[in-house]
Amino acid sequence: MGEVDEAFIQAVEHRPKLTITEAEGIPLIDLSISNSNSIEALVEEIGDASKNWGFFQVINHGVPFETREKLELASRKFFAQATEEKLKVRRDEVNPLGYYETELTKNVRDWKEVYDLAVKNPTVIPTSPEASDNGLQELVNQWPEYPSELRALLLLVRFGAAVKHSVLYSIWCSRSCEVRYPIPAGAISPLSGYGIDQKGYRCYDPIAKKLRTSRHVAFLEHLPYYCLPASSSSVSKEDVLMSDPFSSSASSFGSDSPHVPDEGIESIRVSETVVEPEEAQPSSTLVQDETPSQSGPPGISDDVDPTTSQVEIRVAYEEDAKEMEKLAYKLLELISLSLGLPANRLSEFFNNHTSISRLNHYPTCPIPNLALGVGRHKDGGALIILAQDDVGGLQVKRKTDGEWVQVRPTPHAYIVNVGDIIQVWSNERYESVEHRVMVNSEKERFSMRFSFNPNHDVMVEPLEELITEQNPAKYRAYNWGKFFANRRRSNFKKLGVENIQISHFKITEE
Ligand SMILES: O=C(O)CCC(=O)C(=O)O
Ligand SMILES: [Fe+2]
Repeated sequence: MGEVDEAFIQAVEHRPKLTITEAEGIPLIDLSISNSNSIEALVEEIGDASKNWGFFQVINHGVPFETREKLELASRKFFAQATEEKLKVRRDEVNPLGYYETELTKNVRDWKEVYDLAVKNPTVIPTSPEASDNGLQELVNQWPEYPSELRALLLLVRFGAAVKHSVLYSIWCSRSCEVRYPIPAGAISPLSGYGIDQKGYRCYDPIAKKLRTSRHVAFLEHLPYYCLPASSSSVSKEDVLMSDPFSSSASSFGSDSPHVPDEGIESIRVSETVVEPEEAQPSSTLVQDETPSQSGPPGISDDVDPTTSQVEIRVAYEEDAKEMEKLAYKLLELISLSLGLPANRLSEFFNNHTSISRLNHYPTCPIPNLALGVGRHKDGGALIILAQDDVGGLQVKRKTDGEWVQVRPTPHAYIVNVGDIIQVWSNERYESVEHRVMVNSEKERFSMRFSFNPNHDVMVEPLEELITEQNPAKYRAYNWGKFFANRRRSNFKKLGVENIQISHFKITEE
């Protein structure tokens, strides 16, 4: 076992089998409505899957693939950072959002690191799980900061030092990163150039020693931009021009009217993603002629750069969260209909929802037979939507026989599961099913989980329409915000007891 901390070791009965028995997978549901796929048929499929599995995958869900891909790339970059950078946004007792690498599930440590973000920023939840405490707290997302070196650079730039190239760092952008390394001595401007005869900005990456053309560039608004004539193949320091690519004179490239630095260095604009790396041989001059960049899907196959940017992850996240929210409402309506309720029956619980997204990274593990990426658990929210990469590892406990079944990755699909809240609302017509994540020794894995959670003040209880004399309420009402605050808190203070569970509110039969 070498130097692996024993906190990761699962009890014998919970260790995963490394040979996975191929089994019938969870249902794959096409969300598109057509002549051959009526809404009634779809609702029935959703109902059956929720009842029999508690899990299903969806395709034709309406979320643009680029949105998900951008966030996945930003997530890879986030986790590829030095630990010291990630720890700067680590969650703590006050703010449970952010980076965390020592999570426990059922008191055993998970082989993973996570980055939690609230969909609504800020998100309001109770300050404490104590019933007597009426205090509320705002959860605020923690975004990666600019590295301090870059901050120093930005200040320098503001004070007009930008053209003293030898002291500069690059604001480099093919993957909208700020490069944190000193420019090699003698290299002339690493700053981005803007070409009118091609789509995109030209940026010199001093690490890869490549000139890149990209439209995926983070611009620091209110700062001067230094541009290079598009036609030149060799440019001297004096040719570097100051220009604002967003100003109306941007097309008249080479405008020498300087953009006056303004206050505020935090505000950033990101353009469309089109990445087209180009080889170049930088030496004492910057610009090599480039072939025009082509439109196309952003590539995520490039090596992940160990830098990340506040801008990139934030923009990618916020775009993705909007799409996830739309999909979550759609699924909620389908679930509502499948329970025989009006489509909007559950929406009122979500007008100020407390949904949380989690970016997961499961590094390769030397003891995949003894540890788990996430130990067996049920999800506490209402509906959970998960994007997994192509590595695989999620296992669902099959209701029919309790066997762990692998959820095989389906490109572009989302995995959906019914959480505890839907189990309670549906008075157990649907069940929140146990699942876990296996890790492996060869490939790291990434996933992104969106947990659709109601407003903090919602009292969760079986819906009255679903209660009858023969089928009385199986749960007492509980306050979602308090439940949530309890879960969040107990992640920090493990007292050797289990997290709060809906079973604590179960009405036991006499
Ligand atoms: O990464 C996965 O596949 C699932 C993670 C999960 O179940 C969770 O974070 O609750
Ligand atoms: Fe889960």
